[in-house]
Amino acid sequence: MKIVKTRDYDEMCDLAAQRIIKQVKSKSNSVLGLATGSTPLGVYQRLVSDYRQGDLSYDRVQTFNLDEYVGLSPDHPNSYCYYMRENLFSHLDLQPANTHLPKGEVGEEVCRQYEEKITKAGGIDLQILGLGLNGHIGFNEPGTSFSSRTHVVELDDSTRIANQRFFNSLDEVPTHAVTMGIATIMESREILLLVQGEKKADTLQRLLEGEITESLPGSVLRRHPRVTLIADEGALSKVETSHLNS
Ligand SMILES: N[C@@H]1[C@@H](O)[C@H](O)[C@@H](COP(=O)(O)O)O[C@@H]1O
Repeated sequence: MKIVKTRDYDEMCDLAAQRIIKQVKSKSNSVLGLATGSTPLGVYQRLVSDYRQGDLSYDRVQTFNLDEYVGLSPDHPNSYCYYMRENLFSHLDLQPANTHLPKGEVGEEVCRQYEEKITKAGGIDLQILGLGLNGHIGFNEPGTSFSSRTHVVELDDSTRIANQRFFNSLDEVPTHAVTMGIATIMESREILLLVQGEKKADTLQRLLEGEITESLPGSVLRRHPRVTLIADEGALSKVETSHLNS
């Protein structure tokens, strides 16, 4: 894993946005895997400002999001569909038919169709990932099999509490979500893992220095041949310096 340590959140977002822009410039029909949460917000803002300069078109780009809550309609302000529309999709010249999120519904068929769409698009060229406090990627909670594909998950209490900040109360946070599986994520040709802030320092230290284990889903990324971790000083504060230079 290539590790890039940044001074702060802004620098992390600058580097991540540059990597995505480079991807779309070099392949106009790129397939991007996208994440939600607080971490990628600054990256999306930079993509939008860059797009407004007028040099780059996303007309042929396809996007696949990692996950969606079960039970929230696409117009619900806390659905990931709404988040993506507000923060990215409506600001670029992406074709609506080329932006995909898993349907927030329980059912094997829904999950199978999502996998098929990714395959039909030719697979994901560049997947953006954040990291949950408990080490989850997408919504693959600790204990999820490394061979999992797109599936419905019951969210951990800790994840619902962590995401409560976006809702009025804990009761409103959905109990289930649909997420790309770990095997699905690992099939991406390249992965950009973004981690910000001291509160994730312990998780990131375990991810980089601990065992590769299903108890910490993000640790699987050490088996992927092309992962770049971009993290700020706070997030990397507990990682051995020798590790950073290797
Ligand atoms: N499902 C999302 C993940 O895709 C995201 O990476 C993670 C971290 O979120 P944040 O960036 O807000 O810390 O939690 C959420 O639950």
